[in-house]
Amino acid sequence: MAYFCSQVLSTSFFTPKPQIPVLLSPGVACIKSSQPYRFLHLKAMQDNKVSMPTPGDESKVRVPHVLTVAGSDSGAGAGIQADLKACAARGVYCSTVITAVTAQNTLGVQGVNIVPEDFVAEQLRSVLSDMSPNVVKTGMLPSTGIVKTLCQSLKEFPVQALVVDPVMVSTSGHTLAGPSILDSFREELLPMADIVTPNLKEASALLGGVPLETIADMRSAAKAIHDIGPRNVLVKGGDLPVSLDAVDVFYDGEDFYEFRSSRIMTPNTHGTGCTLASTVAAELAKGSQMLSAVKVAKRYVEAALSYSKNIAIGGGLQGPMDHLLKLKSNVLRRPFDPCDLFLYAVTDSRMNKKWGRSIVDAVKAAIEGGASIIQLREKEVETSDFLEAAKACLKICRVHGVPLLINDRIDVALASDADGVHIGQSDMPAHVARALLGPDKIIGVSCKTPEQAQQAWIDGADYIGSGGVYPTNTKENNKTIGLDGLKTVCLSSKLPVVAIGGIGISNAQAVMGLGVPNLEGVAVVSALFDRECVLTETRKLLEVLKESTKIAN
Ligand SMILES: Nc1ncnc2c1ncn2[C@@H]1O[C@H](COP(=O)(O)OP(=O)(O)OP(=O)(O)O)[C@@H](O)[C@H]1O
Ligand SMILES: Cc1ncc(CO)c(N)n1
Ligand SMILES: [Mg+2]
Repeated sequence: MAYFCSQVLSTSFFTPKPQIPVLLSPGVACIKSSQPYRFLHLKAMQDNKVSMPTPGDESKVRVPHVLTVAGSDSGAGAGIQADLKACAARGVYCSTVITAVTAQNTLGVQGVNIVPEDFVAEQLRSVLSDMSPNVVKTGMLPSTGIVKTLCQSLKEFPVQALVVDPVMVSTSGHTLAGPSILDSFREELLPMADIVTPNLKEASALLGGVPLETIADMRSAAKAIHDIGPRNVLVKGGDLPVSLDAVDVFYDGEDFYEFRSSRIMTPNTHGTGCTLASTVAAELAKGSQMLSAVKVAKRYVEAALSYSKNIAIGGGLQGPMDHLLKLKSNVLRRPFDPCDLFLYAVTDSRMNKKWGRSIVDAVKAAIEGGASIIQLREKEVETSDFLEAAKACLKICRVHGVPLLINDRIDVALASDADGVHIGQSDMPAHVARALLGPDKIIGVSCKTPEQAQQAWIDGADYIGSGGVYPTNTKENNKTIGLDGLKTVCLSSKLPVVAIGGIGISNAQAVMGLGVPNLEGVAVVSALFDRECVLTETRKLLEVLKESTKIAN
């Protein structure tokens, strides 16, 4: 549902007075300040895009846009590079005005080259005069001249919100912006800011060097910095003693809020501050109110730190975090190979119960016996137990490089990060499953007819399960299509096919002997799991299948 605030009262944004967010109607926030009213226009989001038609062309969609004015970090954990990645991860467009080029790595800062003030001004003009960013976020502003230039540009081209990360000293102790800029920060930039996000050292510097060690100190500092003029202050606690949680203190001129997350024990914290401020900016650009933007940003930093906890980049003390690791975990996953369908083991909770084994033990034994792919088909377990079992099986499958699919339950596949799903004709359509699971997960569809097989292809399935080839007790009221039906489905599709239904040691060769090139293997339930020893049965079936390929060749 789209809501538009048609008007943005822009020129008078930058006032130093407190504000109270008031929700006027869904999606439209009004912030009370010393001027009449200021609108942060909130818009509906679809696929992380704000549907904001450009005037005169209703078919075009403007994406939320953050302009970052910051320094380049050659190590790419902080600065401009962190801002670009954080905005990308949050689905927001990010343009860049570079104020300095730094030579940095995980050991520290080896050099700084400041971009001439008039060239910073030229970059600002290029972006602001044409591209209408919603929000400006600042990072390293290495000279008073650059601070003044920025303030001048913002007066000429006002934006909806200004996020100031008052970068001063790198974690390694290198000065990125010296004390000479403090006056221009206090007098010009901070009074224009919607939020300022100092870490402990920066908060201390802004207040003339007061020591800050505790959360109570952070509160006093937030209040004192608020008096300088920014509408909101977030004092970040990344540098609190490591024994303490990572607590940030937010002050909006009226109330204090503590944002607390457990401290993630990792050396990869370089760039957390830039990332936090960029994410706040990104959320504001999408239309969030300040408090929600800060909340989301804090959660995102925590998640990104946690994903990057163990990555090893560089030999120094403080590594970068990887903002897009979650995306990459799918991209880097071994791609689906049709050969995976060769010996496809499908679990069954009733059979496991009957033989007194857990799902995990059943899966372990099947893998050890040579199963090339596993599907968890658990019709009778509670969702929470299913999820736990899926996670446990996934660990085993990953170690052995065997894909794990979930039958029917897309929610369980998503929650466990399984490799994909297998769905039937009466489940969610495959194209909807694809939209939910993304491009990298495996989707298999049960098909009995060429029409269904064609639809599976159109819907973006990766393989077809076709059967029942023979009568089976595993599935009630399941029509048997026989070897002829299987062959018809195979010949009607480009997709790889796995045969299913009543297949075991005695008939696997007959199935594989059909000799259609896209028939990749057999899927079995009872022949493995309704037996005393899953391991032995899987081994035997593997031998039969190998034998059938020798005969075929
Ligand atoms: N180890 C950690 N675990 C969880 N959160 C952390 C950790 N370290 C920092 N944070 C969080 O990261 C955000 C950035 O805070 P921090 O104090 O590190 O900023 P910073 O010093 O400006 O960072 P940098 O200069 O490296 O970019 C805050 O929300 C803080 O609570
Ligand atoms: C360029 C740049 N900006 C900001 C920081 C603070 O993390 C850094 N280390 N380098
Ligand atoms: Mg910082």
